[in-house]
Amino acid sequence: MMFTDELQREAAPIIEAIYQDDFIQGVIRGDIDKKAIRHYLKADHLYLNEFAKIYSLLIAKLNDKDDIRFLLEQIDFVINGEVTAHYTMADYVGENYQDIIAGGEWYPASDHYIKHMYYNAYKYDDASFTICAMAPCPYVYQQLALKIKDNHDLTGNPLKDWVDFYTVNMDELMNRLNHWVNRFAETTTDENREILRRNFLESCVHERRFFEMSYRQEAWGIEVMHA
Ligand SMILES: Cc1ncc(CN)c(N)n1
Repeated sequence: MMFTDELQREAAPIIEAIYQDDFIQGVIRGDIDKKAIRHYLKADHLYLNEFAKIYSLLIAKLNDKDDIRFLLEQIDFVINGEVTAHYTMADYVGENYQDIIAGGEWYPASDHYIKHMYYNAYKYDDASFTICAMAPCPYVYQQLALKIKDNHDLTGNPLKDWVDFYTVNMDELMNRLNHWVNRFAETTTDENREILRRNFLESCVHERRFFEMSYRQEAWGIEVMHA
């Protein structure tokens, strides 16, 4: 069994818990509170910006041109492609997307998640540590979307396109990320493998907390000062 197969097996109960939580169940029913979706969009557009920037930090750690080209494509996908999924949600809310995301912040759970990725990007030379912290981003959404598709017919559901978005185009990305991590895991120490494992599983928990944060519209409760 490859190292990333073990990680994915360990992540399965966390993904099942996310699936059962209020946010995804509300998406499945197609009646989730619009305020939860608004909060999600406010947080997620900032999260994706940082995600793209962290990819750019990884480019500096890679040498192979093909690997670099792949990360450049991923940056484009995160910045220009994934906004399509956000537009589906904005339509559901019934407001202009730019109006929704204005004034968003790194709310508590997303703040913790973003800093988890940055910490690994700055602490370790090898990209695998950061990749393990980032991989749950595509992986958890792909698994949730496939699970929803397997169990529900979303015809007529206003959030169907959001789910559909994450059922496609994720395999190549996951294969590439898994390949990088497995190559490093084969030759590194047990101690490093444990860090990789924690990074991956902690980010799966971060994914859960991000949805929970959105559902409950958690914020810092600190007034924003404008200059
Ligand atoms: C927090 C979060 N995690 C994952 C995804 C899917 N790329 C996302 N848009 N936002």
